[in-house]
Amino acid sequence: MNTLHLTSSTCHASTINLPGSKSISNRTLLLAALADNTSEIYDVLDSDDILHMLNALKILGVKIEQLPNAEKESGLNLRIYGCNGKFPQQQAELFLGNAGTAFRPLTAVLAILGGEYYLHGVARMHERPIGDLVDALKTAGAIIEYKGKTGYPPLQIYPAQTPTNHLLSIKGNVSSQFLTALLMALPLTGQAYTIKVAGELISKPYIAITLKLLQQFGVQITHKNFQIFQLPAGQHYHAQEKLFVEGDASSASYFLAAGLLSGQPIRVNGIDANSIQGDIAFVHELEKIGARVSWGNQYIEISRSPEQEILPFDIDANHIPDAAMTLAIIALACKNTCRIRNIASWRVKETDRISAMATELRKLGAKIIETEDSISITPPTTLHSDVHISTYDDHRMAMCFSLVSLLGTSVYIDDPQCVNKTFPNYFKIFASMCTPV
Ligand SMILES: O=C(O)C1=C[C@@H](OP(=O)(O)O)[C@@H](O)[C@H](O)C1
Ligand SMILES: C=C(OP(=O)(O)O)C(=O)O
Repeated sequence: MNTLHLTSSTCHASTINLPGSKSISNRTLLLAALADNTSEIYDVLDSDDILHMLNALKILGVKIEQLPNAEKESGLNLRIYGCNGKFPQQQAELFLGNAGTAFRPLTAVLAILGGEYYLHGVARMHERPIGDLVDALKTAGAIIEYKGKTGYPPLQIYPAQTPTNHLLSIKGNVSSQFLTALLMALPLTGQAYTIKVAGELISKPYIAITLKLLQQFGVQITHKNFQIFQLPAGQHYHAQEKLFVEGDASSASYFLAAGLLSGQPIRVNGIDANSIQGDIAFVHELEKIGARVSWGNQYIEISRSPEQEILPFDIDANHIPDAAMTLAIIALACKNTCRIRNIASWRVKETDRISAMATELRKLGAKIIETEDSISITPPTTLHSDVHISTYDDHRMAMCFSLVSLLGTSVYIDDPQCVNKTFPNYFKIFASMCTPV
C-alpha cells in the first residue's frame, strides 16, 4: 500500500484556490442533463464522484462537451445538451463508485422516468442504506428490486407504474440525500406532490442547496420548516446559459483549520459569506474557538493571534456533518475534552466515521469516548509521533489527519490517493502551504 510521510510542519501565509463544490457539481450536472436546452457549467469539480455522474449521464445518452479551460489546475467547464426530461437510453448498467450524490438522485430520477437500469457501486456503497428512498419511490409507482441485501444497492429499476399516490413520506434521519433525490426526481412527472418528512431531518443545509439549485433551473418548491414540501404541477427544468460552481466549503475546512492551528493567515478563494453551502457554518465554529476570520468577496481568510489559545468545544454538528470531521483533529490542539454530537450519520458514510476517527485518534494518544451518535476527544499531553494512520478508503480521513503534521509531530497517511473521491490535488496543495520545522 502507498503511504505518505508528512513531517512536522508549520504553515506560511498562503492563498488556496478551492476545487468546485461536490454537492453543487453533481446536482447541477443532473439538472442540466434533464433540462430543456443546452447549459454551460463552469468550474465543475474534477474528481471521482463527479466522473461517476458524468459517465452515467453519457451512458444514458446525454451529450456532454468539454470546453477549453484557461487555468490548468482549475475544474471542468462543460456544455451539456439537456434531454428535456427523458434520457435517450432506456436500458443501462451504471457503476457509481461510492458517490452518494450520484447514486441517490440517479436512483430516484431513473425510477420515476422509466426504463430498465442496473445501478451498482464499490463494496462500501453496497453497505450504505437506500431502503428509505426506495420505499418512498415505490409509493410513487416505482418498481425497484434489491439485487443484494434488502435495503441496499445494487438495485434493478424497471419502468414505473402510473402513480396514484401524490402524498409521499420519507424518513429523514439516515441521509438527507433521500429527500434531495425525491425533490430532484418528482418535478419530472409534471404532477403536483406533497412530501412529508417522517421524524427528524438531518443535514438540513444540503436540502437548502437542492432547493436553491432547483429554483435556478426553474422549479419552485415550497416547504414548511423542512417538514412538508409542496411541488406544484406543470414544472420542468430550464437550461442555464452560464452557471459557475462555487468552491467546495467542506474541502475548505482543512485549509481554514490550518490557519487556526498554525496561526498563519490562510486564504481560500472560491467561497464567501454568500455561499449556498451549509459547511460555510464551520467558519463560525472556528471563530467561537479562537480563529480570526476575515470575510471578503470570493474569499475567506483564517488566522489566530499568538496569545489566543484554541478553546475546547462541545457542538451539535448535525448541520455540518462533513466539516465536523475536521473539528475532531482541531480537538487535539485544545487543552481540554471536546465533544462533537448528533453525528449518527457518520456511521453510514464512506466508512463508519465515528469508529474510524476513534481508532486513529487513539493511535495518537487521545482518550476517546464513542457513543452511537457522538465522539468525545481528550487530547494527550504529547501526541505520539510517526503514527501510521489508516484511512478506510475515506477521503476525509486522509485530509483530516494530514493536519496532525501541523501539531508538532510527523505522521504517515496510508492510501493517500483515496482523496481522489473529491480532491485529487489535495496533498500537492497542502504541501505548498507547509514548511517543515
Ligand atoms: O446532499 C449532499 O450533497 C450531501 C449530503 C450529506 O450527506 P447526508 O445527508 O447523508 O448527511 C453530506 O455528508 C454529503 O457529503 C453530501
Ligand atoms: C459523505 C460524503 O460523500 P457522499 O456524497 O458519497 O455521501 C462525503 O463526501 O463526506
